[in-house]
Amino acid sequence: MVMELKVKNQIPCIDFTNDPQNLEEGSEGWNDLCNQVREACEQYGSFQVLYNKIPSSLCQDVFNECKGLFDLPDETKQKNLSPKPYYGYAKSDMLPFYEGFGVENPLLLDAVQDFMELMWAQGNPKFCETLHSVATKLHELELIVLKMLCQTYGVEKHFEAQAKRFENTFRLLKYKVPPQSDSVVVLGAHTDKGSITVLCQDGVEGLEVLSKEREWLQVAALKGAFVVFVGDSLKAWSNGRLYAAKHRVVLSGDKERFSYALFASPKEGVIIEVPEELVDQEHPLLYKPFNFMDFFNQFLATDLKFNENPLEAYTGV
Ligand SMILES: O=C(O)CCC(=O)C(=O)O
Ligand SMILES: [Fe+2]
Repeated sequence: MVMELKVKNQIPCIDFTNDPQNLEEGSEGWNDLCNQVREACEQYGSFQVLYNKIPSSLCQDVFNECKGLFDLPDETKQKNLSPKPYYGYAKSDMLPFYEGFGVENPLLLDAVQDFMELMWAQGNPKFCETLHSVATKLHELELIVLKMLCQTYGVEKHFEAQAKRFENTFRLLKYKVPPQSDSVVVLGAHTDKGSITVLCQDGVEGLEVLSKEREWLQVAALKGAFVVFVGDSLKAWSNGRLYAAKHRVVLSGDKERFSYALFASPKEGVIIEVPEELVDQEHPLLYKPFNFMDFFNQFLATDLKFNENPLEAYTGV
């Protein structure tokens, strides 16, 4: 049975918690969820998912701990560097209300520990454990979504190889309350450039997703829910079946907003190439093979970032 959980003017909300059996591959419930995930990713490029394998208390612990991180002195925060743009600490005059940290490879406890030791001389064992644990669980969710998509397209044989080509980055974000009382766009409209993003919100709303009808849909800050986004590179890999939705953050109240997300992106050197099973008469090849990091760097460094369809402009057939 396909359950219609879509509320008007909202991205779909898919319930993974109904029955534990539904997450058993091959069960009727699993197949039904696969279809819902595919439909959401094709039509909205995003969905909320109710998922109870990440305890709410653990999600909240990250929010509690990260306040102290954002309160550190600027010179300490700036030590969170990465050779890759947008993978480290970000704060700029262009985005005056936004601030973000990046923890690369958060599935490796040592990498999280290195980050903590950069920020605090003695490290921060509790935060380290919490962040690593949440990242590990968000990664499990990311892999479930990827597996479901591979299965519904009949390319499950590519799932393992595809997952191995991802690297994960954890980003912690804070949005300050703008002094103006009206709504302010604190993070501009963009598509995620990587493959899959799984995001956790702290209860303060503001995230909006642009529908295909060009209407901004507000994403409710639901408890126990995570937001999943399809990124440009997964859209390319699917030969355009999946949609990469623009999204932004708009603040209007008097509460600062925190969020964090696990971003899965193709590793350095990975070439995105549409599997031959996804090309046929009905679906002619839309994208030439391309090096993801080259696309990403070019996007950031050139006018490509102002293009409405950067992926198509860069590598469209
Ligand atoms: O903070 C949010 O809810 C959205 C963040 C986001 O879209 C991003 O970092 O790419
Ligand atoms: Fe995003």
